[in-house]
Amino acid sequence: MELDKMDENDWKYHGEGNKSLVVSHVQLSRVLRLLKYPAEDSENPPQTVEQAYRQIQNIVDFSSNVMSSLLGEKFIHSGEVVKLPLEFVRQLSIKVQHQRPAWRCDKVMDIYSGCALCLPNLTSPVLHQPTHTPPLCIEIKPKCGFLPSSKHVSKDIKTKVCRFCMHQHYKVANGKWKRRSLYCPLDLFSGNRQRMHFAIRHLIEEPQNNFKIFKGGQCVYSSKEGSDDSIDLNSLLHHLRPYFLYGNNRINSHMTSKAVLNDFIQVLVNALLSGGGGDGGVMTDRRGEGRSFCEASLFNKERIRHGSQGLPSDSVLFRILQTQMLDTQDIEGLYLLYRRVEQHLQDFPKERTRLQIDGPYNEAFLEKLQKCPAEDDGSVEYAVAKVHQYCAAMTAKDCSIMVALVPSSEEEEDDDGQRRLRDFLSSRPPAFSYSVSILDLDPKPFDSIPRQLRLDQKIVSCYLRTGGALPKGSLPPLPGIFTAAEREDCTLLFHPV
Ligand SMILES: O=P(O)(O)O[C@@H]1[C@@H](OP(=O)(O)O)[C@H](OP(=O)(O)O)[C@H](O)[C@H](OP(=O)(O)O)[C@H]1OP(=O)(O)O
Ligand SMILES: Nc1ncnc2c1ncn2[C@@H]1O[C@H](COP(=O)(O)OP(=O)(O)OP(=O)(O)O)[C@@H](O)[C@H]1O
Repeated sequence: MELDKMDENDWKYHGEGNKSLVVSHVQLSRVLRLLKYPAEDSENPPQTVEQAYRQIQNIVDFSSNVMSSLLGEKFIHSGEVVKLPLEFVRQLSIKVQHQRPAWRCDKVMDIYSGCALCLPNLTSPVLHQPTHTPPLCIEIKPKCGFLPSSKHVSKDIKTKVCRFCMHQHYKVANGKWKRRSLYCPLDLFSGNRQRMHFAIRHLIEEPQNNFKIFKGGQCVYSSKEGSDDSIDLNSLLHHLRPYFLYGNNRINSHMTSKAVLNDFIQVLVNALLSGGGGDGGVMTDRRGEGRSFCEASLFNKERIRHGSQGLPSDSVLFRILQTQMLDTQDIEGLYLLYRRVEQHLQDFPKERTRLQIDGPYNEAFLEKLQKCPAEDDGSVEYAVAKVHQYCAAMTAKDCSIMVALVPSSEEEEDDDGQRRLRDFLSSRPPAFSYSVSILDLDPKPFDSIPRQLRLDQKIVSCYLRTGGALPKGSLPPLPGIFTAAEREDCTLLFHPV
């Protein structure tokens, strides 16, 4: 990629979140992640080129020096800052505008700085060879996987119902989504295959911004944001079926929709429990039993048939959960420490740099975060370390996992170079090789903490007002694939993948 010869025709719209817009290269396995600004700022750049460059460099540094150590290097691709020609960025902005979802257009792409983050395209991994079946990539934004147990928690409901499940009521009440998702992160993070299967089913039923599927780099399944339409499971099945036909099914193309989805979910569960490409690690019981069930989850505890609890210690979910659990105080306790830091900075503004409130995210930052004393000694250093831990936990609560699946029989070769057809004809479900990555590891700003507290209060009070009493229409429809009985039924056939 030659930065001085950039052509907007080589790039296409790929996706966006709240803070950034992503374009992918039409041939190379690369994406550019560009900053977004509130639309009100579109006439005047809200920051200088140097500030924009620093903001993106901070993202790279935080990801490579801090989050990579907490989450495991093997999952992280931090990328590099690039400086693009302004004319290219302007043309790109015009080109992608009509593809952007309307509800994201309250922000505009940064066309002033020319700075962007260049990353590998995790939806078209290089292990894929173009002539073979395209890889399937599944993006999951799992959100927070534990219940707080801090003594600072003032509302008992927060220790029983998880943040995501409560937040769903708030989001529906405020019109962000039309229907409530029945996904519960505590089921996904449980390490119990039945519960994980149940959680993924609900992600498929109501993906919102928590679930997407890409095939050969194209998004083929996601929520139509703001739309009333139910998701198109038939189209999903059309995409998935060829990957899951085996044995006689290959020949007569017959496999029930339920079987296709079951196999798909099972492969995904296997990848999430794996060490990201290697063998499974040690099983670890990392939470008190009482903190691992959310009362709002529809999963029926009585139905657990396969005992395994806990996540393998080298799995992506384990590493994300451990990092999320750096939030030991809950926002209610943390806010008190935030106030201590804020007061100190009002008295001694120059201390902001020494305390690394806004970075730099280097080894010293990581050391302060990791070596935070267990007991509060009343110092500002303790409070800062706790705030830093909380912010890293917030990043882990907001990141996404990308699982890339490539059918093994397509990829593996025998010693003599012959492609193996064993899986093609076998009566077992096909094997996949997979790689697991984590994306969106941006640092959360110190100043976002008061907003966190306000949002927490709004979510809890909305849940206490409306929880469990939502009109039926706000529940996701049964889109014809999961019957009411199947919602309850968590039967899985365990076959090796
Ligand atoms: O606060 P939350 O839990 O709603 O998370 C926000 C996300 O909302 P979600 O609930 O996942 O739909 C929100 O996602 P959406 O814009 O809703 O897709 C952002 O990820 C936001 O992060 P940032 O402010 O852009 O750095 C997230 O904000 P942070 O709290 O992580 O800063
Ligand atoms: N390296 C990558 N490879 C492929 N796709 C990517 C990559 N990075 C981001 N994406 C896609 O672009 C979308 C938006 O990116 P990202 O989540 O980083 O944006 P964001 O604005 O930080 O999100 P948030 O709303 O969580 O703050 C992702 O959901 C994902 O589908």
